[in-house]
This record gives sequence, C-alpha cells and structure tokens, in this order.
Amino acid sequence: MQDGNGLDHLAGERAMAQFDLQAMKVYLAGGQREYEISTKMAQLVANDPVFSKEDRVRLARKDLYKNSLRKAGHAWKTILEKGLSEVEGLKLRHFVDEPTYTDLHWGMFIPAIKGQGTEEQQHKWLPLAYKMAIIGCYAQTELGHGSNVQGLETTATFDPTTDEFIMHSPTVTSTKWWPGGLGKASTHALVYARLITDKKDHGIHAFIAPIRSLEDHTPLPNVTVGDIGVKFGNGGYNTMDNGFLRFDHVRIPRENMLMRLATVTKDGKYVRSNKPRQLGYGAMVFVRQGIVIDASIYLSRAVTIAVRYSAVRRQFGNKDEPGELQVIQYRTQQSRLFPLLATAYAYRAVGFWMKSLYADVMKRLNDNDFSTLPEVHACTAGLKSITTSVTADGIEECRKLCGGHGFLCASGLPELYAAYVPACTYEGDNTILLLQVARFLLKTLSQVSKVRPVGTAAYLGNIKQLSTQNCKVSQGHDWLNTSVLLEAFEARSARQAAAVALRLAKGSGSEAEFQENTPELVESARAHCQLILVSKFIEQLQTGTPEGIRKQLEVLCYTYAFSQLIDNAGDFLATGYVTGNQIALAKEELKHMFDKIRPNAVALVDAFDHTDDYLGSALGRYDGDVYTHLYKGAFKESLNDTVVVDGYEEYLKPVLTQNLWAPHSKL
Ligand SMILES: Cc1cc2nc3c(=O)[nH]c(=O)nc-3n(C[C@H](O)[C@H](O)[C@H](O)COP(=O)(O)OP(=O)(O)OC[C@H]3O[C@@H](n4cnc5c(N)ncnc54)[C@H](O)[C@@H]3O)c2cc1C
Repeated sequence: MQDGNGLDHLAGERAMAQFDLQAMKVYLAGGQREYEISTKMAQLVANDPVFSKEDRVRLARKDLYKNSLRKAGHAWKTILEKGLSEVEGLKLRHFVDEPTYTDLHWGMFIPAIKGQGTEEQQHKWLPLAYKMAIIGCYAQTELGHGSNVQGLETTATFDPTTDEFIMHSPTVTSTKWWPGGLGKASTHALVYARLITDKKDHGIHAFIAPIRSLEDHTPLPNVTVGDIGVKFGNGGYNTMDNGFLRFDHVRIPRENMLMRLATVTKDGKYVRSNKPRQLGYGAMVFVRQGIVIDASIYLSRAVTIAVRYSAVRRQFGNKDEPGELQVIQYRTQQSRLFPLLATAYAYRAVGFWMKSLYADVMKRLNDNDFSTLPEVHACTAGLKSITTSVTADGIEECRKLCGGHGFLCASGLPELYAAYVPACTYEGDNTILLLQVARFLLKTLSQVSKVRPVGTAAYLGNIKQLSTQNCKVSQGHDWLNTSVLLEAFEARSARQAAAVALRLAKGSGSEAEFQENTPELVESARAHCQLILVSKFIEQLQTGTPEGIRKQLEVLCYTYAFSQLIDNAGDFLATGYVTGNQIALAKEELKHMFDKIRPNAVALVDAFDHTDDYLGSALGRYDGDVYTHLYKGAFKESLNDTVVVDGYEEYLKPVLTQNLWAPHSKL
C-alpha cells in the first residue's frame, strides 16, 4: 500500500523489524482461517463505495442516520448475495465500522430469545429474526433506572379474561430510554418489565412487544416511540438510533413473555421453572469475550495511528544528529505510547484465553457443574470493566500523542473515541461491575479456610504466604522472570483485598460501612483484574507461540507488566510487598523494553493489519504520507465550498466596514 507518488514514507521503519510480520498477523487474527476471513471481508468493505466513511463526521444527523440505514441494508444484501457464513457476516459488519440497529438485533435481541425463550418461543420468533422480517432491540434501561434493574417501573399486568399482558409506563421515569435500534428501526422490543399477576409483583421479566406496524412502520396504537437525541461527538455513536418508548395500556398475548425460567399460566398462576438460572452464563461469557477482543481492536486502531504518526512527525533536534528528531524517539513519547501498544497485545491474548474459558463454561453447564460460575462471573465482569476503561482512556491518550493534528477529525481519533467511550457504560457501568468483583473477593476470602478458591481466584488460597513473604528482587534483571512478576501482582492483590476485608470484618457488617469502603473495594477489584490480565498474557505466551514472534511478544508482555507495576506503584508500595528501590529497578527494565520495541514499533502496529479504509485516518496511513492528505482533506470541508464564506455579506462585512448600525444591517 503506497501513496500516489509510490513512496512508502515508513519503509525505513519497516526495514528495521526483527520478527516475522506475517506470523504475527496470523497470531493476532486468532489463526490462519480467521486471518483469511478478516482479510477478505476488510477488502470487500473497502472496495464497496456504499460503505464509504468519507463524509461521516460532516453529515447532519438525519442524513447520517439515513446513510447508516442504507449501509446496514446493503450489508445484509451483500451477506445474502454472497452466501456469507455467520462468521463472515459478523466480520463484514465489523469492517463496515458503524454502530447501527443490527448490532442490537443480532447481539442482544436474538441471544436473549435463545437464552430466555422456551423451545416453542424460539421456534416462533427466531426464524423471523434470522431473516430480518422483524427487527428487535433490547429495552431494559429506563429514564429513572439503568444499573439498578430491580428499580425498573414498566409494568406487565396479566389479564386472565383476555389471556394478555397489559404493558404500561406509569411514570415519566418509567420511559424506556437508551435502547439502541429502538428509536427508528425496530419493529419489536424485548421489554424488561415488572410482572404483575393477581395484584402480586413478581419482579422483572422479559416480554416481546411489537411496537411498529409491519405494514408501514408506524408506531402501534398507544405506543410512543422515538430517538432520544444527538450524542457526544461528530459521527461516532450518532449513527445509532438510541430510543425512548412508552406504553399506554398496550395489550400483548400471554405467550410473548419469555418463559424459559418462569411461566404464567392461562389462569394467571406464576410458576418458576426448575431450569437453573445459570444457564444464561454461557452467553454472558461469550459477550464479554467479544468486548475484550473489541477493546484490543479499538485500542490497536488508536495505537496504529499514533505510532505511525510519531514515526513521521519530526520536532526539534539535537546537536549530535542532523535534522529534526522523529517524535517517536523521545522517551516521554515512548513511555506513553509503548505501554498502550503492549496493552492492545495483552487484551488480544486475554480475549483468546476467554474463548477457552467459554468452552469450559459450556462444558460444565452441560454437565450441571455450576461450581466455577461465581468466579467466572466476577472475572469476566472485571475484565469488561478494566479493558473498556483503559481503552477509552488510551484512545484519548493517543489523540494527545498526535499533538494538534490529533484533534482534527481527519486523524480518525475523535470519532473513534466518541464511538467507543459508551462501552464504559453499556453492558454494565464499569464501577458497578468492579463492586461486583469486590463482593466476590470478600466472599472468597471469608470462606478461604473451608472452600479452595478456583480459577483466577486460586491464588487467594495462598493468602498466608502472599501476606508474609516480600519481593526478593535485588537487581534489575531479577524482574525478568515471569514467576517473580506474577507473585508481585498476586501479593499486591491478595493484600489489598485482605486489608479491606479485615476492616469490614471489624465493623458491624452494615451496608453503610460497606459503602464507606467502596473506594478501597474498587481498588482491590482493579488489582485482582490487573493480575488476571498480566497472568493470562504470560500464560498465553507460554502456550505454543510461534518461534518467529515469541521474542517480540515477550518484550510486549514485560512492557505491559512493568508499566502496570509502575502506574500502580503507590498500591504496590502501600502493601509493603515491594520497596521503592525495587520499583526504581523495574523502571529501568521498562526503559530497556522500550529500546527493544522501538525498531519494531511500526511493524508491530502493521501486524494488526488495519486497512487504511478501516482506520480512516490521515495520520495513521500505511504509507505515512500524512501532510499531503491532511492538506487535501481540508478541501473537503464544506466551509471551503465557496472561497468567500456564506454569511460574509450579512454578518462579517458590516463588522469590517464599520456598518454595524446601518439601516440595512441584519445584526
Ligand atoms: C451508547 C449507549 C447505548 C446503550 N444501549 C442500551 C440498550 O441497547 N438497551 C438498554 O436497555 N440500555 C442501553 N444503554 C443503557 C445502559 O445500559 C445504562 O446507561 C447503564 O447500564 C448504566 O446505567 P445508568 O445509566 O442507570 O447509570 P447509573 O447507575 O445512574 O450511574 C450513574 C453513576 O452512579 C454510579 N453508581 C450507580 N449506582 C452505584 C452504586 N450502587 N455504587 C456506587 N456507584 C454507583 C455509577 O458508577 C455512575 O458513575 C445504553 C447506554 C449508552 C450510553
């Protein structure tokens, strides 16, 4: 891939690489087959003008949304015409790279029916959903409540005289608010509502409610539905029609309640099924594995842009070298950029591990073995929280690493951030998720003498040893030992969790005391998750990494672990496990890692294999021809459609000609 002049401005950088680029591409794709599918789908999208992202940040909302509908429809047509498999179709939609209603239809509506519907219900709804004869969304959140699902107010009251539920939104705060795809596209909503039979409230259950006519798409009688408004950033998440929805005593058939876990009989009896609630856990692990891989992809896009641009951009110089220095040569630039590069690799490795975790969970569910589920629930909740928060912050850091030009939409970074940042909130607010992890840690510690902790919490079984032995590092290279690093992360996490558990144990056990300690609880949950990330990156590295890339992955793994250690040095020091001197030694080792990454940096981001089309960034172009394309890009700006700007006569000329109060002034 080269520019119009045939020049690859980054060729010198690429020539320095010390690893097998192709092997790294295949590794990052998750295997040869995945690599081939990815490459094919990326090209298919890049070569189809309908999928162009060219004007997205300049379009008014109505045009933006209409174009998004066009792309989603065209993607579906392409999938059918080319007979693409489910995996290929998913990849194709991934490369279209635009949040849209189909994300919720395929990602939430269909899985919810599969997980919560009876076989009969699946038989009725899934064929319609699979061929998109109906479009569904996932309507849980309301104006008044999101995280606190038990606080939802929408009601579904059973009327045995007609064998129907009456869906109702009794207050303003009960208005469904936020569901993606609800605003304008969906014909059906999976509505979470309080089930009421015979005046008794049975709590929150799921119902399929038709909301728009299948004839002309108008809202059904007594349904009020629309889009909630413009969201953060240009383009970004504004291609999605997040919606509001109110019911005014809308009747739906009894069979529209999803009844796999509980049933309402014709005469209004509420019956819980004997199916274990945990059956839905497999889907949860699957969704969260996708979130962690997505975090890696989004972060890798930002890092690709920042690394390539940092290799192109030159500022200042020194007397020892001719010309100006590439900004990637500056230690401060490296110390902000290379840990993010290593993080993108770490998240990819952890995403791969989560795939095997999913397989393990499914096997256990089949065997009715629910013993590991609390640990799996906590681990995946925590990983969702940490990886999305770090990725959102990382994209913003990459924007700053690109200086002024990073602020231009042409850099691709503002839109990437705007599209990604809600991941910190949807699928569970990140702080709430960490509090769930903290509760799990407290429970595990309270039972540690009787129940041996499993999986990612197994280290807590060694709490005594981890609480008494301190770090033995005495020279820098002592840190270059994965067991030493792992023990440091285990000891820090175990000690932080034990400290807050002890403080709570000394108290009365009240909820107020728990609340008082939530900042420390969140910190200990974060420590636990950072340990999981470091340990799984190491584990993945040690299991069958191809020779041609192992060395680079090791460097990235140490970079990741050292930067985590240093960024959280306060916590590590406070636990007493490490000394200030040991942290200083780790800092020196981290600099050595930066030296090892430096000649490989551009190749390491090339390995993510993002096409120019997918990156959509003048700064991150493969050929490094940044300035030509920034300059050309300015001429696409609508303000430059005319040389004299619209508004000059009415509003600018009177200022310049001192005619502000002239009789014809429009000011
Ligand atoms: C782009 C986007 C798309 C979405 N798509 C959907 C969708 O398709 N379907 C759907 O149903 N919903 C959707 N949502 C809604 C989303 O799931 C909720 O916004 C999310 O669950 C957070 O809930 P909340 O808004 O009530 O936040 P709140 O819970 O009100 O959080 C506000 C603040 O309070 C803090 N907080 C709340 N409770 C506690 C506590 N107990 N302890 C400590 N701190 C606390 C939180 O950490 C946060 O800082 C979407 C949201 C966004 C932004």
